[in-house]
Amino acid sequence: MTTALTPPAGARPPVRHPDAPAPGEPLGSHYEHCFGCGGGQPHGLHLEARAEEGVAVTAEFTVTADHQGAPGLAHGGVLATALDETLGSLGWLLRVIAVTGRLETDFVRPVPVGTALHLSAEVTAVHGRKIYATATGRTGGPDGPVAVRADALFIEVKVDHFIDNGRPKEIQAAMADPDTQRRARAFEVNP
Ligand SMILES: CCCCCCCCCCCCCC(=O)SCCNC(=O)CCNC(=O)[C@H](O)C(C)(C)COP(=O)(O)OP(=O)(O)OC[C@H]1O[C@@H](n2cnc3c(N)ncnc32)[C@H](O)[C@@H]1OP(=O)(O)O
Repeated sequence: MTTALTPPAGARPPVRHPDAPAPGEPLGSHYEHCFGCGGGQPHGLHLEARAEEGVAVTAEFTVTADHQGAPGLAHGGVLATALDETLGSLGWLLRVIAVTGRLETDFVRPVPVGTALHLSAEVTAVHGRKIYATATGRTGGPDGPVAVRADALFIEVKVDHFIDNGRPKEIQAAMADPDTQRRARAFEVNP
């Protein structure tokens, strides 16, 4: 792990927001067209995450033929995306919006097409706007061998990060999303 991913002195343990979804509750998708979790992406990962105890989540996604790098094997970037998406969903338990600043990934075993990847992620520390987190992806079940793992640094941002930088067409459509849960995850995050 690089020094940038080691929580500094003064970092604190994460605090689960009182309104965080209960353990076992599905988190749903934060955006219909998200490549990681959106139902509106035909070739996306359709990753489904749920809250766990503490500031932790679990998630699954099944590697399809659309996700190949080498013949019959998942592309490493797709596996990194699955880790990134799972880690990104931790923000909903803290009730902050955060984006990935750094993602350090270990690819431990090849992952064949057809594999269900069982992911788990947790926040390990928070320091100001910096959120330190770690994730693993296992094959063959939640207790199976580790195929991929990652350490990450997320940076808390305000909703302006998206409004100022995103293409207006998609921003406006997301703000008008009739799915109140999804709108809340994107735009109405409590301090
Ligand atoms: C519209 C829909 C909304 C959807 C909402 C849900 C979104 C969920 C999406 C889920 C999808 C999955 C998730 C995704 O894929 S999120 C998509 C991928 N990520 C991005 O696009 C982020 C692009 N980067 C940025 O916008 C900026 O660089 C950010 C905002 C990250 C920081 O720029 P900002 O100007 O704000 O802050 P700062 O520069 O003062 O830095 C602050 C502190 O952080 C430290 N630092 C910063 N970067 C790094 C780094 N790389 N390594 C190590 N450290 C780093 C820095 O040293 C400083 O530390 P300190 O000096 O205080 O100690």
